[in-house]
Amino acid sequence: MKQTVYTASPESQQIHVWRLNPEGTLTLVQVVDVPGQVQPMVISPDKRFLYVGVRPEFRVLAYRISPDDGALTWTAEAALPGSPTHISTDLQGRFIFSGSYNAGCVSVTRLDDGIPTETVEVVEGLEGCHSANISPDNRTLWVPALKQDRICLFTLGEDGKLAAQTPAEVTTVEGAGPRHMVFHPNQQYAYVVNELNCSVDVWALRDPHGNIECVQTLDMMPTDFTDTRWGADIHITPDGRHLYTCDRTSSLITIFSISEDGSVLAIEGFQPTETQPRGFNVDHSGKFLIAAGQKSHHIALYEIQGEQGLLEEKGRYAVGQGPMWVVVNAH
Ligand SMILES: O=C1O[C@H](COP(=O)(O)O)[C@@H](O)[C@H](O)[C@H]1O
Repeated sequence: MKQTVYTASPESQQIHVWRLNPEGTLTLVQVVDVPGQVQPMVISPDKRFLYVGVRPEFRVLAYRISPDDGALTWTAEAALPGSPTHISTDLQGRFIFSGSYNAGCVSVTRLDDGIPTETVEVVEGLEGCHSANISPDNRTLWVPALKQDRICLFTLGEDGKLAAQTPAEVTTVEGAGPRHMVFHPNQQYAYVVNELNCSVDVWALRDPHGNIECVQTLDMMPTDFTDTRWGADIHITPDGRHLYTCDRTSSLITIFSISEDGSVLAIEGFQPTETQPRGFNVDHSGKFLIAAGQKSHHIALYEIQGEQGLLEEKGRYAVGQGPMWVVVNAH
């Protein structure tokens, strides 16, 4: 398996393309100058395209991915209705979802053979909309609205329209600020990092009565932490054994183990990382984690070790200005 790491650095308007070597090093393949401040990124399910959200002219750009070395070639673009804070696709590669914190909306862009075309849906009134996440059955779009302490639930239609479900949302405790989320590979649980109180909620997707229910809430910070909480990202290993979150004030990654059935998290440790880690990701083998320091202008590569999933730093790399998003492709 070959793996390529893409990092987005909005202040220098660059994407860095890295080969991830099996021994735990990165080799620079390409630096792409992007026509705009590049922030969120996602790889198409068929691995042919990297989609990136840019500003101040709000667009999604599609770059074709070389199957040989992961290098990028600009291919197409489409306008977005608001500043893209987060982008993702459905699992069949038919639609791009863009969540906009500043515009308070989520939008759906149709993909035609991987090429972004027109906007087919915009749902407004989602204050602090911070991500859009399709469920493992490709049916439900989970959209955290950070400023409203709720996660809205929409059914994705064949035409890309979003229909509010019944119930239309689940709510967090007041002031939590739900931001990013991941699903367990067993498809039974979702884990949400809450930005403002730095907690992690475990959501059981369907209990025996068909309800979505919060079954655990954990503080992700060390017990002696007293500064402003500023959670950001969350990722899970492909085997569903380890979960990671990050906080930008302390520049810490919190390491969790996950129970066999996915229902219970336990903190295993804290890893100091690059300054102000806004984005990170885990590779497809579950062996490595790559974190971006928005203020250190470097990324760090860690090896995931042992039963606890602790992190050992293998190297750090300069990566333009203000890196804040990391995605990994396996090809
Ligand atoms: O994490 C955060 O994100 C929001 C939105 O970010 P943007 O890059 O889409 O403007 C930001 O305003 C907030 O302060 C920050 O904590």
